[in-house]
Amino acid sequence: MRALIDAIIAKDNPSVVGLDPKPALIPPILLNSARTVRDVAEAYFAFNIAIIDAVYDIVPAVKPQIAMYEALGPAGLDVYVRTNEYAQTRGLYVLGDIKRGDIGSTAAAYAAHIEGTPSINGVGSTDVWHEDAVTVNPYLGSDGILPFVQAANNSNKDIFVLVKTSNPSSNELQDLRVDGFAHTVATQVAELVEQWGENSRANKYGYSRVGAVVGATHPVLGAQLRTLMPHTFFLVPGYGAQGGTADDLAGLFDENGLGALINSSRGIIGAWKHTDEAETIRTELQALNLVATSARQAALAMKNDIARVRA
Ligand SMILES: O=c1ccn([C@@H]2O[C@H](COP(=O)(O)O)[C@@H](O)[C@H]2O)c(=O)[nH]1
Repeated sequence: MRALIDAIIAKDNPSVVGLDPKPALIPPILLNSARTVRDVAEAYFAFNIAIIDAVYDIVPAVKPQIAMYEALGPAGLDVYVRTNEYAQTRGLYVLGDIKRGDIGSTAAAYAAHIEGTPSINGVGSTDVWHEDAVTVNPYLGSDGILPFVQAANNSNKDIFVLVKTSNPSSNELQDLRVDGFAHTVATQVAELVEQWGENSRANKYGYSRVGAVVGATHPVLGAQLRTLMPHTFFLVPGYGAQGGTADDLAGLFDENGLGALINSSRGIIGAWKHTDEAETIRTELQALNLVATSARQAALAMKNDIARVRA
C-alpha cells in the first residue's frame, strides 16, 4: 500500500476517480460516428484520456471498472488495458475493479492480473493488465484469496477485499450474525483480512498490502471496521452518486487523515452532463474539453469536501 499512500500524501488528496464509461455518460457527439463495437471502445478511450489528462496532477489514483469494458468484449478489454497503461504513464496508481474470486487453482490464474502472465518455455512473465491493485471477492474463503495475497507480495502490488459493500442489499448476507452472534459476516471477513495482511505490514505506514472495500453508505459500521482493522487500508465507494456524503467518511480515516481512499465514478466522469454547456456542444473537441474541465472541477470539489472531515 506504500505507493498508494505516498501518492495520497504527495497530492494531499485521498480520492480516486472511477473510470466507468458507458454510453449514457459519453457526450453523444463522441458516439455519433461509431459503426462498430471497436468504434465505441475507442470513444471510451478518448473520453478516458481526456479525464486522466484533466485530473492526473490532483488525484493519486484511478479505478477503472472492468465491467464497463467487458461489456464491449475484446475491444473493450483492449481499451481497459490501454487506459491503465496510459494512467500509469501519468504517474497514477491504477486500481482495477475486477472483483475476482474462485477456488484456489483458478484464483491463482486470476492473480496473473497483478503478478503477470505465467512464464512458459523461456517466455518471461509480462504485466499485461497494468494494474497496481485489484479488488477481490472473499466469498470462497482463504483459498480463493491467498493466491492474490501471494501475487501481491511477489509483485509489490495490493489487493482490496470486499468487506462491507455500498449497495442497498449488502445487508442480506454481510450483516448476518455468525460465530454465536459475536460477529457478522462482514466483521468476520474483516478479521480474516487483517490476518491475510499480517506478513506485509512492514512499511513506514503500518498498512498491509491487503486492503478492504467498505462502503461510504454505512458510516457507523465503517467507523467500527476502522477500529477492528487497524492495519487495513480502505477503498470506499458510495460517495456521491450513491448518496454517501463527506460527513459519512469521517470515521473511516485514521488519526493522521490516512487509511481510506474515497471513490467517485459517475460524480466525476459524468459531471459534464450537469453543465449549461452540455446543451451547446457542437464538435468532438468541445465535448472532450467540457468533459475534462467538468471532471477536474468535480474532482477538486470532492477533494475540498473530504478535507473538511479528514483528521
Ligand atoms: O461496494 C462497492 C464495491 C464497488 N463499487 C464500485 O465502485 C464504483 C462506484 O461508482 P459510483 O458511480 O461512484 O457510484 C462502481 O464501479 C462500482 O461497481 C461500489 O459502488 N460499491
